[in-house]
Amino acid sequence: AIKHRLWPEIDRITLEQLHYARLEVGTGSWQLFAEDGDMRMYRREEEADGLVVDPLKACHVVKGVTGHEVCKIFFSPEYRSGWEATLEDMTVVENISNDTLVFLQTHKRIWPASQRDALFWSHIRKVPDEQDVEAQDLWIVCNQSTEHPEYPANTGKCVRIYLTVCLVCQTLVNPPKENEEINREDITCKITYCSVVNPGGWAPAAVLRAVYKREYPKFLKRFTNFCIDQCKDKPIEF
Ligand SMILES: O=S(=O)(CCO)c1ccc(-c2ccc(C3CCCC3)c([C@@H]3C[C@@H]3c3ccccn3)c2)cc1
Repeated sequence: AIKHRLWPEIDRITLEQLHYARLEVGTGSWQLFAEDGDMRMYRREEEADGLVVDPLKACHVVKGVTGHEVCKIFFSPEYRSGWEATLEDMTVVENISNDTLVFLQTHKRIWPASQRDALFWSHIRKVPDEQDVEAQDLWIVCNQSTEHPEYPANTGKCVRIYLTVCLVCQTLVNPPKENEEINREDITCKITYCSVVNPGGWAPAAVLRAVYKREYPKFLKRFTNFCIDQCKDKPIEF
């Protein structure tokens, strides 16, 4: 198949983000800022030309769903309005392939910051886990801001944000008894969510950090609950 002009970038950034997600939080100056059950949220306080661009890393363990199911829900446009509470509008502006889309999203205005939009490619991929042969394969979704001639930044009401996001999922199977088939009680999904969001235009550091502190835990909790709900009555998809 012919590869898209973005393919080298998509491949490079997806693999870079996979490596970054798999680094233990022990390394580097990660600061735990939220905990909820098995969910741990870490951030690093970083600024780029006076703008808060705090990298975020969230680790979560969710029972009853596979990494493939979680990544598919995160990647697919048809589910997004069900879990992305801050979404105001979403368009797929380019269908690069069945595993790569380009999205234009406008997010609800979070007072007092002005409204934001994001234009990004999104790529889903299964990655053989060469380190741990027992474990199932890993699944990753990588979202990376990109340009598009028809959707220039900051021409309308929205300030364009710049994001790099990855969701890396590993499925763990608790082997059932002899010749019993695997059911959802036997599966667990280890989730790592990483994001770096440059808010684009200026927003007060204290305001942004308060938004991040409030919104990210809500977002991951809502997303994972949505996945459990979506999958519970369906056959397991490994
Ligand atoms: O994981 S994704 O790719 C899922 C696809 O939708 C994604 C996640 C988060 C964002 C996002 C966009 C704007 C803003 C802010 C910046 C200034 C004012 C609004 C934020 C801030 C961090 C807070 C936030 C965090 C989580 C959810 C919503 N809000 C986040 C975009 C995409």
